Amino acid sequence: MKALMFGYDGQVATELRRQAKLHGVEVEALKRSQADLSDPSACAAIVRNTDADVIINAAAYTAVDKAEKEQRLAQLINSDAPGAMASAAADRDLPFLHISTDYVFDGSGDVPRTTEDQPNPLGVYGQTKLDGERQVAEAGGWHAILRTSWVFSAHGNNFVKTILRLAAARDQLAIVADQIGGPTPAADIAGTLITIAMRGKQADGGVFHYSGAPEASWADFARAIVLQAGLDVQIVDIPTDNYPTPAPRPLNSRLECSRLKDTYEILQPDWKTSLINVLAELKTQAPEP
Ligand SMILES: NC(=O)C1=CN([C@@H]2O[C@H](COP(=O)(O)OP(=O)(O)OC[C@H]3O[C@@H](n4cnc5c(N)ncnc54)[C@H](OP(=O)(O)O)[C@@H]3O)[C@@H](O)[C@H]2O)C=CC1
Ligand SMILES: Cc1cn([C@H]2C[C@H](O)[C@@H](COP(=O)(O)OP(=O)(O)O[C@H]3O[C@@H](C)C(=O)[C@@H](O)[C@H]3O)O2)c(=O)[nH]c1=O
Ligand SMILES: [Mg+2]
Repeated sequence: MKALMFGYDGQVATELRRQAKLHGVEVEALKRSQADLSDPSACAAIVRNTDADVIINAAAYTAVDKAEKEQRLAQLINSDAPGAMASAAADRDLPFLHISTDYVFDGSGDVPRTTEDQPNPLGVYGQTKLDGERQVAEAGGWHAILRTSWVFSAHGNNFVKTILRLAAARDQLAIVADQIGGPTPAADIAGTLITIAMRGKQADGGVFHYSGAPEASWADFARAIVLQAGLDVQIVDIPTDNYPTPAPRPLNSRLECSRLKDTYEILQPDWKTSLINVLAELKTQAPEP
């Protein structure tokens, strides 16, 4: 089986390239220089001409705060390009796999959000991701939209790397403790996408939730990171109000993941185990320039 993937160096794209071989899946991964999602019709043309059996979109505009000032660009990359790619995939009868986010929800309540719950994004990133979901669904072909949260890995930008960087320079970090969610290893997202791709149209598509367990606050996550990394840094719990950001984040980022289990027998990954692996991998990397 061959997959055409948009995205090359991102967290999920990197893990997917690594794992595909083990599953006998050939992946043609497109860098930004080969497929720029700010040009939706060019991306659709690539899908129209592909010899792949499945399309995976692992590229996105993920700078949550910056998106508040770059709404048009975020809309092109997160909404219009996936919509155009999914339309072309539908015309070719190719399954289209897409990734979305907990930030489509407004964070109200304190129980995990189901795939039936009504999204209501708080910021531009979440709005553009939700519009991308809508456009992918309305394209009318077989699709799977995997909503995940708080992605981490040894590659790209993520909270683990942010905390390690800050911890190197300080002995105390103030981290929000009232936003609760599920840190999710990029490696497990990649594995899940490969499983979905391999089942293809035999299984039900639609929206699925997938996040790591157990639930944690960002402060809990930061504490686990410094503890596992053996750093002597104190994590101080603060309320969201004490950490103002251009884009508001949801307080309740919990995702209810049973639909993925019922459809694909995929369980929520244990983020604490993966954190150990990611920290070990980071240690082996050469320091970034
Ligand atoms: N990161 C997270 O915490 C979460 C992510 N998600 C979703 O998961 C998916 C994967 O995210 P993740 O792997 O973390 O993302 P990253 O931010 O690690 O990577 C994003 C990728 O998209 C590429 N990209 C950005 N703009 C363009 C463009 N104009 N044209 C082509 N490629 C572009 C980047 O390329 P380049 O390297 O050239 O910049 C990069 O490879 C996304 O859909 C995201 O919304 C969902 C929940 C949480
Ligand atoms: C660096 C830092 C962050 N924080 C808070 C801010 C925020 O509420 C939380 C996480 O910060 P970040 O900005 O790293 O996370 P953020 O970029 O909002 O992460 C999100 O990215 C997008 C792409 C998603 O889809 C989401 O699932 C989620 O992973 O931690 C602190 O409280 N103290 C700090 O020193
Ligand atoms: Mg970020």
